[in-house]
Amino acid sequence: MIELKNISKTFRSSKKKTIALNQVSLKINQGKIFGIIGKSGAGKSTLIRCVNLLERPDEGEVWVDNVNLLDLSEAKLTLERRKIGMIFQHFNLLSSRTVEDNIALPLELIGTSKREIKSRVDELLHLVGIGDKAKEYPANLSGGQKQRVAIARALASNPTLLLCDEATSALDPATTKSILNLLKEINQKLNLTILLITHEMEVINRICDEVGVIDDGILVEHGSVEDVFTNPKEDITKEFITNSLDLSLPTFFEKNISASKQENAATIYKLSFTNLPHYNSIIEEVKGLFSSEIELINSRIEYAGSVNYGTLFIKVQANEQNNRAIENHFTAQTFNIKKVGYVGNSN
Ligand SMILES: Nc1ncnc2c1ncn2[C@@H]1O[C@H](COP(=O)(O)OP(=O)(O)OP(=O)(O)O)[C@@H](O)[C@H]1O
Repeated sequence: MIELKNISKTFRSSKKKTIALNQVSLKINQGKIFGIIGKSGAGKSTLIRCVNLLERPDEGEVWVDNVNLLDLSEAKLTLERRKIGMIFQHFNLLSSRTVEDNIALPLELIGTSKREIKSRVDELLHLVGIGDKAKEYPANLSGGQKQRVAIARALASNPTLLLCDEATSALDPATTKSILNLLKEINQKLNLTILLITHEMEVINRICDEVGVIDDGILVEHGSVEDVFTNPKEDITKEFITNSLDLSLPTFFEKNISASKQENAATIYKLSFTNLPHYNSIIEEVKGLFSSEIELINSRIEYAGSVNYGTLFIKVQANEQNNRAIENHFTAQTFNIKKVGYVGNSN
């Protein structure tokens, strides 16, 4: 089990002081995948680096399998760190070593015999699905293959915890999916605990059991992925959820939209929601109530476990009074509604 207790970290230079982490506490049970999401500069890297003490917190405790790493001597810390593997956004492979020699490196450093290294490396190459790449150099591999090598290297010393620092941020969507699938597979096969940091809700949704949202060095919200999607408490969490849908206004409307209302213009709204199984019937109800012309112009609905969340653009042909009533009605039904602009009646 991993437990962080009241971790704080401040960076100081002659000119300024940055509080990167402020009293962060979290617990991760063995075999779980915990994702930390936050914007750029929120403190994600500092937090994950505090878990293996690449960064030493100013305050707090870092418990890994019932040992507070901050209490250990350098020699003991080196031993405990073998239980913690880490992978990075840019893979950090040694370009002068072949794939098999990259994977072998941590085992060479702890004096494992050549025979043992050979058999462990073969096992790892197959586990991560690159059995045919043993003799290649990193320069001849795709990004996804490089990350597989990095995962194999991180697993070489049989860690109980894997730290993933934006591990899929440099990969295209299809490769991201395959690396996330691999992480999930390894998590299940080896009962490996995974702590990852990301700025993409899709990563959280796809493989995490639990999520923590970090903002300005503070862990503002955490819980099971399903609970947080069902009932996001913080605006930043709602923003991550709806932005993850990456839905934009169709080009035709984007070109014709204006910020000021001309006579008879229709209003374009962006609606978003989480956990509304009957979102469709709510829209139908609003149409009926206001006898307005409400046209759905783009939508995307996804699921986190059994919880749906979505973003929709609608075009409403109504007078100002009815527009306001429609806005109020959607808000009362827990939609988030934002006016995007106006388009002429002919559009
Ligand atoms: N070594 C350092 N010296 C000074 N300030 C630092 C240092 N490392 C991080 N910071 C500052 O601490 C804050 C948190 O940084 P951190 O890298 O943890 O954020 P992040 O969420 O990982 O951001 P990103 O997604 O952009 O990598 C930022 O304001 C950053 O500028």
